[in-house]
Amino acid sequence: MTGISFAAAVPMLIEVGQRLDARGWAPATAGNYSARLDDGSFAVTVSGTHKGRLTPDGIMRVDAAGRGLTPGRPSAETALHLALYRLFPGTGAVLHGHSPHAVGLSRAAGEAGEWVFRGHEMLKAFPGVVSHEGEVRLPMVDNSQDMAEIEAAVRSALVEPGVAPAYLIRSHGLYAWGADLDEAERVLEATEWLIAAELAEQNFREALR
Ligand SMILES: CSCCC(=O)C(=O)COP(=O)(O)O
Ligand SMILES: [Zn+2]
Repeated sequence: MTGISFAAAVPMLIEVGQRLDARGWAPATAGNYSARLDDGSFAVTVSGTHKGRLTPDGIMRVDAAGRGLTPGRPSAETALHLALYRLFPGTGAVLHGHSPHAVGLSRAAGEAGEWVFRGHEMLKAFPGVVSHEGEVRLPMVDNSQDMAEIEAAVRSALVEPGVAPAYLIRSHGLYAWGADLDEAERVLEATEWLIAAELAEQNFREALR
């Protein structure tokens, strides 16, 4: 069993929240974060907290079924985090943000089931990608207040070849994960950068038309 101690996870999750909030990806109380712990449980943010202003009380432990092991109400999206740990046992951390760019793309793309990034050097920020010559697919799924519905709708897309360790919930936000918090943050940041770059490209094309 890999993972970090709860004592180590708490300051790391607080700091990641401050960084993501500074980027505008954690407005109001949006977003949630988790990390796999060394005893088989998970650290997760408490529901309704401002993720840019987390204190140790804003992070709690849950078991693999999402039951609280320390005081607090776990994130309303805890089930989505736990589903990713189950599906990808090498996952050590999951981050969820609500950036305007990611949500804007998810709405502009209509009912599309994915967005495909092609030809960007930034693709190499994703684990295992060694060249810009190729594509990385970002699954997109409809939002729901039923986490089981979201999870069931996205699960098969996540295990297809060439898919990013990330997915977009329409009109809601972006999930990204990695072997540890650093990798999850890199995946989130790279995905946000790719979305912003493609929006900039589209704006330039229209301006130059
Ligand atoms: C204003 S954010 C609405 C809920 C949400 O999508 C989110 O990411 C935060 O929920 P949590 O229960 O983790 O605080
Ligand atoms: Zn959310």
